[in-house]
Amino acid sequence: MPTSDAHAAGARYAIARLLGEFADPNTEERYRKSVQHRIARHLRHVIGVWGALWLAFSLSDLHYYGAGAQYFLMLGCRVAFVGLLGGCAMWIKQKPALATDGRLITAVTILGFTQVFAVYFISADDEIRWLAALTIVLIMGVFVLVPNRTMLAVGAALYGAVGTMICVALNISETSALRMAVLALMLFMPGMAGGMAAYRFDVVRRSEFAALEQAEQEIERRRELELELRRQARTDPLTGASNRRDYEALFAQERRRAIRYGRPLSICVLDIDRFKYVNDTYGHGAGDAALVALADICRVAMRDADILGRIGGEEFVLILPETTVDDAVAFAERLRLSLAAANIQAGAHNFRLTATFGVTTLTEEDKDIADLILRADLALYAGKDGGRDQVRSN
Ligand SMILES: Nc1nc2c(ncn2[C@@H]2O[C@H](COP(=O)(O)OP(=O)(O)OP(=O)(O)O)[C@@H](O)[C@H]2O)c(=O)[nH]1
Repeated sequence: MPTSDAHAAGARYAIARLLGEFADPNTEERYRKSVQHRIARHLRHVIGVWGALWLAFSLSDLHYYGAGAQYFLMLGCRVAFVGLLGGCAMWIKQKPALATDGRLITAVTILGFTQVFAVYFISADDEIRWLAALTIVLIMGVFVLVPNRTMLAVGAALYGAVGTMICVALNISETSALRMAVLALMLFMPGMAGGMAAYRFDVVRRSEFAALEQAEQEIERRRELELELRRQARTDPLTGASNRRDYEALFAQERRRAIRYGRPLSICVLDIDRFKYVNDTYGHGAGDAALVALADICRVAMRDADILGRIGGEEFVLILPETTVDDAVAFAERLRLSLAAANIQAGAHNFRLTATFGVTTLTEEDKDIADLILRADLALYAGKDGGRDQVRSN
């Protein structure tokens, strides 16, 4: 890979240090698209488990608060939240990009923490200790819930940890600085460990994506190069017409088909008239431009199945499958007129060209295209002798 390409690839796949995501928004978008279905499926499963656990905790509510109004209010909140989770899961199923975007599930997670925080204000010391322990588990869960966007997960985990510290400080009756420090340790440890693991995981997954995409691009580049080399090996670089090896092989195929199905096959050779004069008068570059223009005019006139080959110099051959000699003569006549009418432009020069055409058709004795070219050339020479700019057949 040339150095400038390597630099461009480096910039395209650079990972922003803080976020652990691709710095280039297009690359990040392609990456997220490539993983969105897998992550969305995984997230829906996790949401299902979260919902089930959220409901299951109503058992602990029953244990701590008894079957009173408070319990039923909390049960109602839990059911409403599980309904919200179900809605999210369905939305993510419809729009998997929401899963890799991460903002929706982060918002829902923050809402979940907030619901837990509210419970601190109606709880006694015992329940508060139990709630703080629960929050530690929730903080670890955040990194499973918010895959792919480490910084959003860290934000939600911080919200959970700081909120818990505040709720505990406000609601517990007996506390000390040491106890709060221990609680802080217990809350921030899982957040830090989870954040570091998620960050590494995100970066590794993105590096793998970059390596895979670069490998695919390299394969594609080589495939295109190979196609181009094959094309160059088959064509004349100036006019894009088939070279001798290619038109001989293509003719052999057409000949087999024509003989097997008893179909006509003709060829037409054409040679530009007084081409030496064009070169001598306007220069070799103008001569080259004239050859390119001639090939283009042929391509416009011919059918898709016809083959244009460059025999050499200013002589070309057109292989015309499914064409009788009469039709080939009529085709050559049309081509002759188009060429004569065309205004050839080469730099500052404008000039006109004519050509002489020799037409012949396949016979059973013809083994390869050289046999036909020989015959068509005889007709062409007769045309040159007869004053040029005409079609002859043989
Ligand atoms: N510019 C250019 N000229 C070419 C190329 N190949 C052959 N020629 C020139 O084509 C000219 C052919 O000249 P001649 O064979 O005398 O034929 P002519 O001048 O076309 O005369 P007639 O065929 O008798 O009408 C020569 O000047 C070659 O140098 C090419 O690829 N580019």
